[in-house]
Amino acid sequence: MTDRQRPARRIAVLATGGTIASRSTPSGIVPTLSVTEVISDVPVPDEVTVVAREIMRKASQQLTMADLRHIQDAVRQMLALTGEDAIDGVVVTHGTDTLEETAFLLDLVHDDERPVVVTGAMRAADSRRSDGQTNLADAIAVAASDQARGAGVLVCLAGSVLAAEGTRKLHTLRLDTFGSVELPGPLGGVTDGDVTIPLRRFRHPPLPPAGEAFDRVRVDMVMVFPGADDVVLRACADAGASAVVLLGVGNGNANDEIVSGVRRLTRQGIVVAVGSRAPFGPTVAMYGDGGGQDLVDAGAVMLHGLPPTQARVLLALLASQGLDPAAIAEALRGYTHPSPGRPPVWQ
Ligand SMILES: NC(=O)C[C@H](N)C(=O)O
Repeated sequence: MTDRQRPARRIAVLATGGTIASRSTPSGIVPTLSVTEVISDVPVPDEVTVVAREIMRKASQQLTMADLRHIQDAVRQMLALTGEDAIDGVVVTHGTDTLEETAFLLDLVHDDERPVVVTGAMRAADSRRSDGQTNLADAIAVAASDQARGAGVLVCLAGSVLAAEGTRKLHTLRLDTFGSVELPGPLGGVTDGDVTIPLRRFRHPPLPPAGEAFDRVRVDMVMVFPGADDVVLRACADAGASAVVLLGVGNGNANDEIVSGVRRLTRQGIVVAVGSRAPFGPTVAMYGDGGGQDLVDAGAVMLHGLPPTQARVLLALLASQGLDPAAIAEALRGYTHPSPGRPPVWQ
């Protein structure tokens, strides 16, 4: 089909900052570009009208949970427009450092067939080989594509189209920094404006959107290392954490002192989820002697393949909606893989 034959599309571009909106300054790379500057010179197909809004102008390392909720609200407000203002798809431009968290929150609550595509850049806009314009043009093409309908929230960078769930930033500098930690990887790709999305990921029923309580709920992350003790776990409990994501060693292992600390937390009603320091592969209740089996016996939940950063967002959303610890743990198990009764990830 030629561009002329394609139906007209209104795509909202919501800018939040990040390197895609940044220039080099004497104090380092910082977001300085307005949304108009971010979209200027981005090639847009004839049938696409872009509606641009600036939600915030922040480096993603500065984002708070309240910011994530504001981005969620902005996307939902755009999708709620009707009549002549109605939108066919949304693109969110975002810093890449914490893009996986925002994209996953958007995906968890997305209750619409229309695509939401999150993109960013690894090189500043004033870099000679900046990737921002290509990534944004690709993301707009994906948001305008029928192939993206019903696919939930997608991440589009360096020509890859990935499901938000399971996607992680895997490299600190490479342009193709994002990868899916589940096989077979991306759902599809974009080449010179042509979108191909042959795969679909299993989608969970949408959760209620984050409300104000999400801004304040505390979910901590704690890493295991040789000689790790329970000091940080105690501090999490003292600070009022609702949940803790433990980054275990290997396939989700710890040591005796951490296991005791986890048992203390779960007995206090703090949900403990176990991911890994390793980027790929599931966490499993395989080892005793301070390992994953002991952590599960102490009341922890294995994340299997769900990235720890994304598990943290899910736990915050569930805790902010007033679920008790047992209900939070049960809901979390529905997102881990494999879990009883859950359909295969890929369809
Ligand atoms: N490439 C980037 O966007 C990294 C930047 N620090 C950010 O996340 O805002």
